[in-house]
Amino acid sequence: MVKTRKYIVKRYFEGIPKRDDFEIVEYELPSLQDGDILLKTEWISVDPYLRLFNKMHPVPFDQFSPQIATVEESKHPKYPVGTKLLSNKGWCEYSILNMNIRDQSLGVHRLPDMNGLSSSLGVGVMGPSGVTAYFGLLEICKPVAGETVVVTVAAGAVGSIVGQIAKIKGCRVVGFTGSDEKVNWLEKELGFDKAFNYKTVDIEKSLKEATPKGIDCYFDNVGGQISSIIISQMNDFGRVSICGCISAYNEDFAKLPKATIVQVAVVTKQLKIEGFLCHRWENRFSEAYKELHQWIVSGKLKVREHVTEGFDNIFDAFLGLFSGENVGKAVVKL
Ligand SMILES: NC(=O)C1=CN([C@@H]2O[C@H](COP(=O)(O)OP(=O)(O)OC[C@H]3O[C@@H](n4cnc5c(N)ncnc54)[C@H](OP(=O)(O)O)[C@@H]3O)[C@@H](O)[C@H]2O)C=CC1
Ligand SMILES: CCCCCC(=O)/C=C/[C@@H]1[C@@H](C/C=C\CCCC(=O)O)[C@@H](O)C[C@H]1O
Repeated sequence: MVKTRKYIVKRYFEGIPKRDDFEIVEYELPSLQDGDILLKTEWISVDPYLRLFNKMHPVPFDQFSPQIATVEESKHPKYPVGTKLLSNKGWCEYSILNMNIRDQSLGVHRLPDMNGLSSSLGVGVMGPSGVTAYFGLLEICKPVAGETVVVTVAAGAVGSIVGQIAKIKGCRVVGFTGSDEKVNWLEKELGFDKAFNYKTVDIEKSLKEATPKGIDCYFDNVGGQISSIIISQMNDFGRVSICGCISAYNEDFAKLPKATIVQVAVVTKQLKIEGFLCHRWENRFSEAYKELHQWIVSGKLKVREHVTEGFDNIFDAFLGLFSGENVGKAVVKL
């Protein structure tokens, strides 16, 4: 018998998530049946959308999230001991999956070929964050060399990859982020042409100065007023990829401030604005992983992880997303 622990959401989040919205339960897993595999979790991803989609399930529910686990015991011939899987099994130490019953909501996938890279990247650049940045930028913004690309939440898991891909494609890249340390990292290490701390600068003025030829592409991770300012400064036929709006996830949507009208800019400049979920390109993920991997090994794409250690600290790692603690992809090592 294997003893395990998992996080259960026992109360819906109101405002900033609280530790006692969760309960950690310890229990014994049953013995394996035909088709079952026993997974030992190695890496857990904490993601902003866990906050947003908290009310999708009736409470109590097991906290879902992407995680990487290794098969420790197997009663399925195609998943021998040692196989590494990405799934949505979430915040738990061990789990059992029956591989004869394909539960689509669990999103079980073998890790792409990591060729020597850490398996933790399977929840980051070689996983959901990577394909979000890759397809969200290249398929929606379609940046062309010489164009100017702006990205918000630029030092985060997705934003830091978006900015670097735009540089690889020959664009001028401007990023907004929440600390001077992150600004420094973006400019000095990742090669952004300009980065700003949105908490301390005059956004409208800084943006105008940093984008003398205007803005052609905007990759929006944050929503809110900063996005309205950026959209208002775009060039004719600019493209906006709406990836998320983390600035609103802890807010009561009914009480958000009224938004600045962007329609004037959208119509007069004939902008294209499109939202997306990364699964749209699921049948092309391998294409992205191949190119992202090449960029990493050739040194064109730098990857940073913000690693928290230990099962007991998963909640803190999650909360850190909303206070800007992470630089790069936030992961928890079990
Ligand atoms: N459409 C899709 O398929 C997907 C969308 N997403 C979306 O992409 C965005 C980025 O996600 P991801 O890269 O994983 O997460 P991040 O690694 O970027 O983590 C969160 C970061 O967001 C910033 N942040 C937190 N709260 C606020 C706030 N109130 N205002 C402004 N910035 C804030 C902080 O950085 P800072 O210090 O800069 O403030 C923080 O470090 C999110 O909106 C997410 O929902 C992610 C994956 C898939
Ligand atoms: C305004 C919403 C922005 C959310 C962006 C985001 O972070 C998306 C992340 C997805 C995530 C979505 C999970 C469930 C969505 C269900 C919505 C629905 O179908 O009603 C996960 O799938 C990985 C990221 O693509």
